[in-house]
Amino acid sequence: MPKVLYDVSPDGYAVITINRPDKLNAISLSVVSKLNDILDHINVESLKFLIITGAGSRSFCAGGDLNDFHGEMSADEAYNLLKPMQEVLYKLATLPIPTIAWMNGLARGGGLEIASACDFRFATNAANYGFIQGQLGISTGWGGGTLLYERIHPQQAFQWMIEADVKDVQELKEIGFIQKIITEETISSQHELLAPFLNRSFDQMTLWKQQRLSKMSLDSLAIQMDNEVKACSQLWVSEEHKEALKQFFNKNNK
Ligand SMILES: CC[C@H](C(=O)O)C(=O)SCCNC(=O)CCNC(=O)[C@H](O)C(C)(C)COP(=O)(O)OP(=O)(O)OC[C@H]1O[C@@H](n2cnc3c(N)ncnc32)[C@H](O)[C@@H]1OP(=O)(O)O
Repeated sequence: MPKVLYDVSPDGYAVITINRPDKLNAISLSVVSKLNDILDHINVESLKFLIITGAGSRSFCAGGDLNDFHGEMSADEAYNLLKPMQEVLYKLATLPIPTIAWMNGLARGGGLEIASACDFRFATNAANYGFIQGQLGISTGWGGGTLLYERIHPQQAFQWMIEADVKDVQELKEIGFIQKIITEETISSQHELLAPFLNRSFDQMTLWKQQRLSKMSLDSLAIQMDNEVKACSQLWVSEEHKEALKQFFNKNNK
């Protein structure tokens, strides 16, 4: 089965589905490459908006696949490992049509970075969500921390980075990270949430996204996201990160 699905609805939107439910939709290096390819070739002229979601009902995305994103390496090697997904998130964040993260299940680490790259976040009340990189001895490594500062109040973003805690949808709504709570996982069963997006014209949606992007300094965004990858790369070689990975693999008997 393909690890990333791309479907276009006759209603004028597309859906990217991370399709690794047995691994809680963790982002492997091949998923990074496929996401990049989709975003490089997406025909935005024929779409009103784009949704990104995860397969199954347990997880939106559990972050980077720790089988790919781990191992003894230098900071430069860590940078080269992390950089491609940061480029994917920059492309997603600057796509010229509105984007929705349909958070059908839990999200951890880079999964929240993917959600932060989207303009809107709709999340199921049956899961929880955490920028947990701080617990792993690292910081966000795909530019999602920079993007979080674009989505919620800087004080809240700063606190979440440091606390690195897991939050439920109520708290996420309170801090403005999510815009809607989805009570079922299937996109097709939630017409009322998508109606405002479906009922607008292609030109309106493009215009509003242009207006949104005009409020962001895209050159500065690219530099800040790249600096974030560099910073994470420096932490990648820390003893704390090595220990955190060892605990994950011991727990999962890898
Ligand atoms: C790479 C950097 C990036 C960034 O910040 O830029 C990051 O995303 S760093 C953060 C990476 N993500 C994590 O650390 C989360 C790791 N996963 C977990 O802590 C747990 O899986 C959890 C809490 C999400 C769910 O725990 P639960 O006990 O309910 O499930 P399992 O742990 O048994 O997981 C089921 C199945 O999925 C595999 N899995 C889960 N997460 C990952 C992952 N990130 N990478 C690879 N594989 C993952 C897990 O190994 C199990 O597979 P199985 O074959 O059944 O053992």
